[in-house]
Amino acid sequence: MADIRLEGVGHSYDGGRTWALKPLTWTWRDGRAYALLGPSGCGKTTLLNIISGLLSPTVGRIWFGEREVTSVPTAGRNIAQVFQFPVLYEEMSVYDNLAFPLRNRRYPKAEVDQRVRTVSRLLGLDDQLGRRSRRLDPGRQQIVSLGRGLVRPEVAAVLLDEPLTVIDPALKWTLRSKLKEIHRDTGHTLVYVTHDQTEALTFADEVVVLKDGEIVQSGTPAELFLSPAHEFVGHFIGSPGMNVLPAETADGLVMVGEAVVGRAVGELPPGPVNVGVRPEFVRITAHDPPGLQARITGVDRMGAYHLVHAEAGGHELVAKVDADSAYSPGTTAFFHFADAAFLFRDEVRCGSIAPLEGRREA
Ligand SMILES: Nc1ncnc2c1ncn2[C@@H]1O[C@H](COP(=O)(O)OP(=O)(O)OP(=O)(O)O)[C@@H](O)[C@H]1O
Repeated sequence: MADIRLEGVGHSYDGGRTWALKPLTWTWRDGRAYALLGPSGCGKTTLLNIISGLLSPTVGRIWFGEREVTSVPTAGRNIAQVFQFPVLYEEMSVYDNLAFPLRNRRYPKAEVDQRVRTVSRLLGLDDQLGRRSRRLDPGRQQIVSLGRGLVRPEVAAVLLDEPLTVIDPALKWTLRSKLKEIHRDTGHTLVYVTHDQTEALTFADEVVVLKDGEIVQSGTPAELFLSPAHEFVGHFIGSPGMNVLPAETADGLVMVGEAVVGRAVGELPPGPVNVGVRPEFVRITAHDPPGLQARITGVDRMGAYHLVHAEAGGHELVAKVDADSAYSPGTTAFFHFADAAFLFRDEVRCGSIAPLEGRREA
């Protein structure tokens, strides 16, 4: 197959007043498993429907390899799409539903049978093949829809729009790993839309984060966690999300209120910035500044770790610490941000924070 390239593609549903998808240039690389992650209304479905041809973009051009498909209808794009709710022929058997996309394209009978049985085995449908689809519960029907999307070996891409919404939570995990297995087997390009970070991070080679119709960052799950390029990525990925504290930079130092929390790394003119640091990278000491002095407001004991909540200068922050640590609400402590702490201006990352070598006081 081939890469799918979007060139200045954008969409407005109201004649250009607002953009559901702001014009963007982006390549979906052949054979990769992508998660398209973002909150409700950020433009995920719009983007997916533009790739499949269900929606014609207001601006821009779409290429499948060297072939421009901007005005090619869905049927001519060779895309498989799986929606949030089951789409199947209710009067047909499960076997016939799975076979339909192959028979429709005149695959030889033996290959139809072999593909149907492979997909059915992977999705746990073997004992359902003879049943009429109408008789299945909605979760099973959705698994059949998933199978219909995955059964064809030669597709430009498989697009999945929140396909596990109606599936029982206990089954979701199994199905996600089956999807990965099928992906390895077929080498399809997969684009999997979700607003659930766990789903995105466990499924994808690459996660593309969409916000207000714009891609704000893409990368491996580890990159998004360790190196957020946008405040939104820091909030949306991770549990709890990244701490964000207003700060100033002056003379190469980063100040949160009166406290110097580190050295600014990056070409930063003085002025307001936000410090972003994940709870996992906040260290707490009882004394020994530099660090931000904060009052501990609560401790959540989560079993494997504790979440220490604190307040400094009217701002809340959280640290994720070992379960054997003992911090008490009402006491004060120093919170340090020297590891994996970043600076953001206008929500976009503009620098990072380094430790103050040799400096002992705030
Ligand atoms: N047919 C339509 N007509 C007008 N506006 C629309 C239409 N479809 C979507 N929108 C608007 O475009 C924006 C993006 O919607 P879209 O469905 O692409 O987002 P999404 O991220 O898929 O959301 P969800 O997760 O809720 O499905 C939203 O503001 C939505 O209200």
